[in-house]
Amino acid sequence: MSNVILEQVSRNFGEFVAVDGVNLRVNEGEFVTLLGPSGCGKTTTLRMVAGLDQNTGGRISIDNEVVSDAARGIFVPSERRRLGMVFQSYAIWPHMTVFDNVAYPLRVRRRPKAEIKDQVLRALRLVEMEGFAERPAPALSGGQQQRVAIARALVFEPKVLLLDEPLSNLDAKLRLQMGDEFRSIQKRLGMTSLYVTHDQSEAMALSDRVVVMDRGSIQQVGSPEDIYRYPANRIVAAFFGTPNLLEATVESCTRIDERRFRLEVVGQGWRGPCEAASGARSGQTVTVMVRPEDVRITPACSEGDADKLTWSGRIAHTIFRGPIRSIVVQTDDSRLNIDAPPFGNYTIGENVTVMVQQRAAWAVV
Ligand SMILES: Nc1ncnc2c1ncn2[C@@H]1O[C@H](COP(=O)(O)OP(=O)(O)OP(=O)(O)O)[C@@H](O)[C@H]1O
Repeated sequence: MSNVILEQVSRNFGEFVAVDGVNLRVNEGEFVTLLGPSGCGKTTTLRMVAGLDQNTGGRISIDNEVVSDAARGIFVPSERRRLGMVFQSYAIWPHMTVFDNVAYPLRVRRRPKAEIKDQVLRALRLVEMEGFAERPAPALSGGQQQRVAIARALVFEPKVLLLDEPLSNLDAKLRLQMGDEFRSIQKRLGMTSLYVTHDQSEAMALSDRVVVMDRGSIQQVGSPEDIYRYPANRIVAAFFGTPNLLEATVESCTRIDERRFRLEVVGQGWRGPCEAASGARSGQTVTVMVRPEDVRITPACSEGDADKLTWSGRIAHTIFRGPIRSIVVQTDDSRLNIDAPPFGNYTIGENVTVMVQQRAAWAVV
């Protein structure tokens, strides 16, 4: 097991900067996910770690050994980086059995026959596919094929596992199940893993840390909980779920602890307290993020209190979604998305008061 370190890593395609000065350290045994919209540079970053593409700037190390350094002209080819890879496009080979698919990386490395058999069966056991060794690969479900691809990546005990949207070909239910299984294999083996996805819920469910990228740059690195709760900027805030993002002006600011400040803010027709990672001066404009699941609806003119942001508005429409009901409340200057219990009594046109606790309202500058 080992670490992966990226220092000022860039990739230019002509004038276009696909990856721009990325600094990242993936610790031994850690599961880190690169997350971001299409074209933000996730795959290019992973391909540079894999040695399938070469960085035009900066340095990449695996297990504390430099594998690529643009300035010094160092480039260790992919096959010598001892990496396991599960890429969406790296499907398993249809003309081979499951056993032969998994054995392939060991045969290429000319390992003895007995060792190959042992290692393949061990890898298949890890993904709970040992009963399928002699099956032709096409006679497997999508999820089983995915497990074979993971077994093939694990079979030569790679230092690091790289995965690019490995679950994207599966249906939603299988994706969830395979993701959970993969995470438990990864934890059991303590493999250092770098994972690429554009699916925020997959990233949150699997990762120790998430790296949010946008237009070639890292926007934030943190635990899934931290990134969801305390986004560093508007881009990160907007990327997770469908938050309410509201413009407001700061009236006052006090420090709560070493991580958080309390801001009193005022918007058009609403006011109250929220929290922020940095201090702000009076009169400054901020964006306040409020997640739909943190908003409460009460009958109109309910007493606001000093620890809540409060709006008055009217129910514009509601959509039943099973576990929740989405409600849109029209206020003076905006429309608030609210996740409410599914079987409450909500009447279109009804005047309501909407409230959010101070700690659930997060301002980004
Ligand atoms: N070989 C190439 N030549 C020119 N531009 C490229 C090349 N490969 C990637 N790019 C560009 O670099 C940017 C980043 O691409 P990349 O594949 O890393 O994005 P991504 O975040 O993985 O997106 P997706 O989720 O759609 O796969 C894109 O704008 C892409 O068009």
